[in-house]
Amino acid sequence: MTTILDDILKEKAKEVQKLKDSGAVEPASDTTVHSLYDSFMNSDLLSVIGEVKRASPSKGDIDNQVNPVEQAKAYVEAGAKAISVLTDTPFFKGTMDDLAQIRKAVDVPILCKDFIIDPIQIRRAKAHGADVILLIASALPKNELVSLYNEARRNHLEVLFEVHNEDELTIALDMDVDIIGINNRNLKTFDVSLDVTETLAEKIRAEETLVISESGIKSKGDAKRVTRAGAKGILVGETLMKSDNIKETLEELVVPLGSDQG
Ligand SMILES: O=C(O)c1ccccc1NCC(=O)[C@H](O)[C@H](O)COP(=O)(O)O
Repeated sequence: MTTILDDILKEKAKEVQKLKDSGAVEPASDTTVHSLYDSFMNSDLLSVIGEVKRASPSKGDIDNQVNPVEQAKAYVEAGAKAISVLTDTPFFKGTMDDLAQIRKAVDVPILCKDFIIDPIQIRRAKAHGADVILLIASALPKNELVSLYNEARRNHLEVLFEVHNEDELTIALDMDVDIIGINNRNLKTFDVSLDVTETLAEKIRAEETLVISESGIKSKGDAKRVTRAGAKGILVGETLMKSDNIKETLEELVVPLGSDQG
């Protein structure tokens, strides 16, 4: 049975071919780096990555009318330490232009949230102002993940290496990646459970590896739960996109690390 991830990857292969045929990606001239790793590892509070997410395969339209720049600025003003921009168009209704516009408006690390399968997408992300790219362990064989990881690092980009189960975590640990995203959402079934962070985070050496819990985080209780499990950061999309008061919602999520208070 094909899954939505298979469908997304099939579309990505077409997109990559078009990009190569167009010869459109220029080398990035700006070498400024905003380090997500340094920022999050040096904080005593849980760091939030606020995600600009118009739509998703699991939820359909979330906010089609959003102004991505205003949304990102509101996140940063409310205390987000980084921004994630969904740049995939067919399934998430995002664009690379969203990323470029947001880059001009905020001074925090920006994650290009896309389905990377080819080095040309890495160079495009860099050229549009990204500091971090996503690599999804379940999307590619290990040798391709290693090669894309090295390509990103050569382009002075950090990598959020996303895992959802123990086999994928083993790959991340073998590769000695700096930033592991534990996705609470199963990309095949769309089931979401914070148990995933609790199960996997304890197997990661948190002193040197930054752990980010992704998806399904809605409340202060959720934030405290993944913090106790070892996450130093959270990636939050839908909850912030649907919030009527971004400041209040985001402030609730910024709980102290290493304590049960907050
Ligand atoms: O969100 C989806 O439906 C989805 C489906 C297939 C692949 C990826 C998907 N989401 C990407 C993400 O990782 C989330 O946008 C991100 O973790 C934030 O999740 P949430 O806070 O639950 O919106």
